[in-house]
Amino acid sequence: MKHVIEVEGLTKQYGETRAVQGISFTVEKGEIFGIIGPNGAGKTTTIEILEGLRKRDSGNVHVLGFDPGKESDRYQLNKKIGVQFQATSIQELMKVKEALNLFSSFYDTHHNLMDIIEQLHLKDKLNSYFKDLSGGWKQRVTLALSVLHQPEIVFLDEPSMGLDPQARRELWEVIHTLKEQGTTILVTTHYMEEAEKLCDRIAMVYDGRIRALGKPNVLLEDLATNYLAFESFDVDPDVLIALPGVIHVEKSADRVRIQTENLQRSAYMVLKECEERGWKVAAFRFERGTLDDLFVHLLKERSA
Ligand SMILES: Nc1ncnc2c1ncn2[C@@H]1O[C@H](COP(=O)(O)OP(=O)(O)OP(=O)(O)O)[C@@H](O)[C@H]1O
Repeated sequence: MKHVIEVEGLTKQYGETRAVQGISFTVEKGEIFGIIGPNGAGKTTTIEILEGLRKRDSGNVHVLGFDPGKESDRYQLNKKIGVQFQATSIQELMKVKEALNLFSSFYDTHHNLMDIIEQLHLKDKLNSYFKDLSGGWKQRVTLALSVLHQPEIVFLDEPSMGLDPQARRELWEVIHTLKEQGTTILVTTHYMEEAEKLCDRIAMVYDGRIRALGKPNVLLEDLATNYLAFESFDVDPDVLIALPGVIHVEKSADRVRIQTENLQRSAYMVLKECEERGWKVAAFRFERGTLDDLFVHLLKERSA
């Protein structure tokens, strides 16, 4: 089976709110696939329909060939997928090793418990109480609990929410380790940087619809957003926006970022203008567009 997840024309409405409005995508075995978008975009609704936790209104959904909307399929499916629980659903007064043993006892296959402890570097935390762990370690433990039965697909809903940058990076490493072992990962996030660094492919969702779908670097190349960035308290954005090829100028405090059609030409023109006007400029550089930029661009196109 090449596509381990197939979603076609998925919809879900809560009263008047059309949370998911005809989403279609497929996920291949061994991929890290990201559903990204801002709060309220429809990410949790989509992932929970795939997990069999919410009912869809219409559309076709297959996960490992099973329909999560069918009760008869869900029993089989639950053995093959891993769902990361919210940290709040674990008893605070439980030790890490107790939680691992308890959750292991739910499954027939728990022979890889020591491997998981090793991979997720949990050995030194086994005797810690869950309540005493930092956010990063709590996420690591909940991730360990979701993979105890060696699932083929792991679903992670906003796994790095609230983590500091270091803990987030460590979590990405753990997720990559799972991928290297052949696990497929479906992850939701509203951190664009996370999507770019972590995911093989992404679906950018807004208002219950997919606005862009593909490999992050390909989406960014297609957008061809180029930026000049530098530091200056002096520049007047109204002057720079009038220069040929300049599309957009952002300035906050001393940070200036200019979107342009032609980097080299605009760099020359901007520096010339600054020189002539006596504006001081520091840390001048070229920047590639980010997924944040792509997102802003898509929203602008939509409202145009
Ligand atoms: N159980 C529910 N009842 C009513 N409306 C809901 C329910 N769940 C979600 N919604 C609404 O559906 C829309 C999509 O919500 P959803 O939680 O799927 O988005 P999300 O992208 O995961 O956002 P967040 O990151 O804030 O959870 C939102 O407008 C939300 O308010």
